[in-house]
Amino acid sequence: YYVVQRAKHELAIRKIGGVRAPSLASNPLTAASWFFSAARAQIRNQLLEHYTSFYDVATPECPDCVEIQIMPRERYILTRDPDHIKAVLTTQFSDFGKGPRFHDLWRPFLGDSIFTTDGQLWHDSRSLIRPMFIKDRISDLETFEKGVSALLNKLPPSGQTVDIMDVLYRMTLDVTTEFLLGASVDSLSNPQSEFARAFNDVQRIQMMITTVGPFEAFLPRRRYNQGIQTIDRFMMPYIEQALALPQDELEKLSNSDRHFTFLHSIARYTRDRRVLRDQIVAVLLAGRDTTAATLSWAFYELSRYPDKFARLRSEVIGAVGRTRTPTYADLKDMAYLRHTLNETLRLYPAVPYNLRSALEDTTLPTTPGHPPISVVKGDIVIYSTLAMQRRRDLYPPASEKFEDPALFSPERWEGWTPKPWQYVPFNGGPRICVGQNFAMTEMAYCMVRILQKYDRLEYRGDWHAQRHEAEVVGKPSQGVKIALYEESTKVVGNPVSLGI
Ligand code: HEM
Repeated sequence: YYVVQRAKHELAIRKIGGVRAPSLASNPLTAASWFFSAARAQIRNQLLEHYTSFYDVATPECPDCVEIQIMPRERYILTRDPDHIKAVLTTQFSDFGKGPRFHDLWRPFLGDSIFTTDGQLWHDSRSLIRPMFIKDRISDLETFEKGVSALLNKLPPSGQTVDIMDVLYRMTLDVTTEFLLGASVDSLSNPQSEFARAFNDVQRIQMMITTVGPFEAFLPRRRYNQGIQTIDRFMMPYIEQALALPQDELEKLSNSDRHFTFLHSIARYTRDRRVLRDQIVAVLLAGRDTTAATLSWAFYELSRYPDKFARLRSEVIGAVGRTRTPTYADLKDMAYLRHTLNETLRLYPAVPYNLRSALEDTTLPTTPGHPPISVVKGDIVIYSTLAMQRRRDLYPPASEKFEDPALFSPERWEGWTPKPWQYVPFNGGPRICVGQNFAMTEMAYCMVRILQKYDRLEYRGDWHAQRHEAEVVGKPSQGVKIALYEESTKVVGNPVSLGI
């Protein structure tokens, strides 16, 4: 059976007219050892180094793409090539999708939502969701103010250590639930919130289910199922409330900014409880950890560079002073703040590894003059924006104007624009992050409010222990322990410089 299936797959590769990518493993035995070493690297938070080392076997014709064949019809193509990312996300969009396997694995958690579907189902979800992300909705900053002021109240007195990552994760959960349902889970005040714990548990187990691939059936599901029940129990009363409103009431609400939520917005178009629940959980998943992790990395990097922190603060104070709440226009006008967030997302794109399944037989390009890589329907393409954005060869040589690309330097954005598809933290093409503007506004708002209050930052963690922990979202493995100083208090100690 194995030999026949393998021969069929081989034939399909030839029929497409291309070649295989350089091979990391070509049978179940070598592939198993590869899986084992990847799992070990992930547990040790060394996945980026491991992923980058794969390309040691690459060839000059195909320098940034390799493959692993596990079973005859189970092939993974791994890439950090911007042309491949472009092909998968836009130029050959219809050839690739989340695929049936991803859909089935994630269905208990995210149902048939925007995240798990392709084709018409995905398109319908996107149309349903998009109206809530137009500028007019996002420029209402009240929800962000509520979340950030609760966060500021939770920070300890000036100079005391806090894990800012922990409070940022709680704040973004509160802000996102407020935006979606009109009611915050209030995890800043109640860190042991049952919902927050269930949501974290389900995400962690879901990631494990996805990572272990063919062995997922052996994972226990009790905690996972219980977590999903807790999430649904929390959500259903809000959904029932929205459904109890007559259509004209919903339309009336949509014209007033206050009290109109994402749930109201989608309840105007569907009365299906399951659809409402699935889309809300999907957007919560997409919007919560991504912004919290990016803000955490931003504070981590700023704590290493007091001069950059001071420059950012002086931009903030110059624009809005020490107390005034910023407007949407204020946030858009702060260039150094934008460069700081761009630079953070360059070094730490929030979704570091992603995948697409081939929905048709297709190809991926190699260097000009060489045959393309054949991709057979069902093959999985794993692409890493993290590994791609860390490739030195995609940047200009380091100079006085352009800092070494391995280092954090918002200044580089003053005279440099990345080439298309070489910087895609929000992906691109038809499935580009629908919450990009929401995310940039929320993160900018949060940074401004914190920097208005504090004028110095000191890292209190262990520089050497900090690593990039890659689950669905990449976050600092050790949290981000810092001390924030209000004006007029003194700093102790000196930050150390160390690259990750
Ligand atoms: C730093 C912040 C964020 C980053 C870096 C980010 C990045 C991404 C990426 C890479 C994708 C593509 C995933 C895929 O197709 O496999 C995505 C999709 C998505 N994001 Fe974001 N995201 C961020 C924040 C947000 C926020 C705040 C929201 C909503 C409140 C959001 C909502 C979504 C949704 C709904 C999708 C699915 C789009 C689709 O499939 O059509 N994201 N995001």
